[in-house]
Amino acid sequence: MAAAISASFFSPQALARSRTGTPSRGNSTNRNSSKNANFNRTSKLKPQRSTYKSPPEPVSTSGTGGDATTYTCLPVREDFSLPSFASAPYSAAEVRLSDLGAAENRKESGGIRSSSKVEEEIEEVEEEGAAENRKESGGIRSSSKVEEAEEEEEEEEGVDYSRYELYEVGSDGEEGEDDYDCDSGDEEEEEIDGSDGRTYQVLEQFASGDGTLDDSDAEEEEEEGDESDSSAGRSYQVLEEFAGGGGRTLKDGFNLDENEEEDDVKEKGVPAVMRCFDRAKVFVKAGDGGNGVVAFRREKFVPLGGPSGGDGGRGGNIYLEVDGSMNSLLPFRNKIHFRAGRGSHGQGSMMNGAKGEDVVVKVAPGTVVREAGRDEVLLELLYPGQRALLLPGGRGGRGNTAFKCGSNKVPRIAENGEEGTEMWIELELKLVADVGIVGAPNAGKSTLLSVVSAAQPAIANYPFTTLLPNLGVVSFDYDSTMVVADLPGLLEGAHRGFGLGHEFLRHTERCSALIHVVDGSLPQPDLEFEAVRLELEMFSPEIEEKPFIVAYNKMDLPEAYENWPTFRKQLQARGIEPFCMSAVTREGTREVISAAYELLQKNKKTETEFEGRKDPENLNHVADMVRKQQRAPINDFEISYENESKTWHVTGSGLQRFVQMTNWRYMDSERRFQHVLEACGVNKALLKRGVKEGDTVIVGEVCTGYPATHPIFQLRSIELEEALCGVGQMASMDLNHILFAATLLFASTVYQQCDSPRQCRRQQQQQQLEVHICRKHRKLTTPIKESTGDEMGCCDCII
Ligand SMILES: Nc1nc2c(ncn2[C@@H]2O[C@H](COP(=O)(O)OP(=O)(O)OP(=O)(O)O)[C@@H](O)[C@H]2O)c(=O)[nH]1
Ligand SMILES: [Mg+2]
Repeated sequence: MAAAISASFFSPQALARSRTGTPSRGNSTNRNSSKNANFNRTSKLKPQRSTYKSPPEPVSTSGTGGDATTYTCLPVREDFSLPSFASAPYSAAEVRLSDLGAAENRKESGGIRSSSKVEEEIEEVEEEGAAENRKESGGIRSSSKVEEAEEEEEEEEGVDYSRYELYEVGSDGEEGEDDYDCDSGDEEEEEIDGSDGRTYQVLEQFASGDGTLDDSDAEEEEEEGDESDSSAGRSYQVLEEFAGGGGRTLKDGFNLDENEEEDDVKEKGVPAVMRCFDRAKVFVKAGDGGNGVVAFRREKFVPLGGPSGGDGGRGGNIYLEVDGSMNSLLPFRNKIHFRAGRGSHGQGSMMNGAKGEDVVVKVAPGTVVREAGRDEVLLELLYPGQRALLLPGGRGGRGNTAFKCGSNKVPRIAENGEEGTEMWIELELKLVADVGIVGAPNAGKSTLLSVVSAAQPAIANYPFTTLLPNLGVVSFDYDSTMVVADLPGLLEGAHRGFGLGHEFLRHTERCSALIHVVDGSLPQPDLEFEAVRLELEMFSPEIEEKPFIVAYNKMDLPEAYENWPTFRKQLQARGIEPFCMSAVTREGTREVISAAYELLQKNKKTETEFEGRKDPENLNHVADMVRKQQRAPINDFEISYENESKTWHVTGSGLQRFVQMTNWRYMDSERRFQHVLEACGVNKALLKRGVKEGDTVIVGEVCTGYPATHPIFQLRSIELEEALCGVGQMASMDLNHILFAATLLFASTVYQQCDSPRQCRRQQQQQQLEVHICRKHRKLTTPIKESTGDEMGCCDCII
């Protein structure tokens, strides 16, 4: 990346700038001081070079922390041009000695204090009589122990680890880090030998204020490392803990193998705040329906009041709504799970349950919604106030009142509520701006936005000041306004992932026009212009084709002034009429922005097409799709067979839903289940496919995550034999029928629906069903004693 940055047409001074904190829109307090200083210098604007005269050193000092910041172990990174990258992974490497109240230690080179300083500190600790802070065994190490450790550490070459205690990574399971490959197999102690390839962990702990050292985790442990890992070079891990006060724990690991370090950095990638600015992955779940209940009316003088169980309430819906006040998806860093409320269960006296609470997920204007892992766009939410029903809540289960019919006036059956649909969705924000400002880093894009609108983006004299896009509204008069987006700078190779620009280039997709700002103070501004155009083209030809105007900036500087005629001629030769301006003095900015507005007006047509989408688009089509899926017919199923386990899987969303809504606590449910299987043709289909004795039939969706979660009916040979003996007297039943009847009736195990493995175990219920043959109805059935007294009857005997 550093190689790409050092392309000749970027200001070398600007590139030499060191990291200075993480700039962001909201957090500019520290930067402002330096920013303002720069700005003031440049704002005098007699042709001068003051802006570039004093490139800050790319050293270990931090702009925000004064001169007291020192890197303890890590060499200073050279890709200083990406302040945000630098700050996130390496902030942990910084030790602010000023925080420790040890200002005298700042002067020490390499950032690590000498043993004498440690001794002084320890002496101070002892003098302060911080005995209560030093726990003899578990907590605080004694000074003698510290000294021993120091002696050993001094033997380590190159780095002074006088303040650390060493132990091998992996010796303590709690402290072990996955990043460090150290297969310590043997527990035997041996001396630390810095020359071998083993990995050590260096632990440093400070207590706040009094500097008490905690010994609890710092016991020296040495284990024999795996020699095979030594080729990777030694790894050290520094754990520095500042107890008390802020309770900040700094943790840093570094590996002497440079390649591994680079890999590590790559893995960390873009800082979360930037990643989450315009992308989010969110889990949404519609509310489950409430369960129906079995209840009977019992009143004085009404002995047989009949069924009165109410239905469960419908589950809450999930809505997506555009919130005009949001301009990023950052709020989803705090919360990504959205679950609508479940419907209440039904109650007696025919009381239906209440509906579950709806959940409205607010998104920024311009958010595109996809199902996770799929490219297909589900929704595009562009305008404030738009609301889309994403997932409808599950239907409430019916109570026993709903099952009352002429043939069954006393139904002892009720349904479970339907489960609400759940899904992971990916949100992507494409800012809805009319004009996008693009250009190389440090060209003056943010400065332009700040002078033409009320926006106050961070402005500073180093590349990648802008890490996240900024929006500003430019008002010409009451009727004519336009939204302008200032985007992070583009580097050569941005389309391949260099710099930051490509991360946010998609925000220009919705812009109708672009302003290309060129830094005129560079030696060859035309090359910069070409490079950025090329990047736009490489990223997306559509963006490259957008109408644009070129704004040649920094005309107040002599070199820019000198280069302007050449640049202008070159562009005119290509049919482009560039504008020149000085964003700082505001000269020419009005022309630039007016030209952009005119360009916008010309492209009104495109906007009108956009408008077309505003109104009649049905934003509830996702919910309609879900509903359609839920209403899938029950006789639409598939049968598959696993040879190894001799298992038949009957799958289908209608059937699955039916299984899920069956409440297995009621005996009538089983009967109904069997009837439904017969009616929807599962039985016939299974027989046709050749279901055999001993096979297992799983009805419902195949559960991949957990052990069996659906009703399983297994044929057992003994039971079947018994059944066959009994059925022998029933001449009208053919053997296949008996076989399959046995499949369903000799249910040996019923697993209920479950959401998690734990619940699954809890809910496992074994139901041993006895087999009985009803002579009257010539049926295999479960015994039902109550209806027929001592004699066994079948379900039809009840009616
Ligand atoms: N002399 C002079 N300096 C300018 C002008 N416009 C911007 N600058 C300076 O150039 C430096 C960079 O300005 P920014 O507006 O932060 O540049 P940018 O393109 O937004 O940079 P990134 O956000 O890092 O991509 C600042 O120090 C500005 O003060 C100008 O017209 N003349
Ligand atoms: Mg900027």
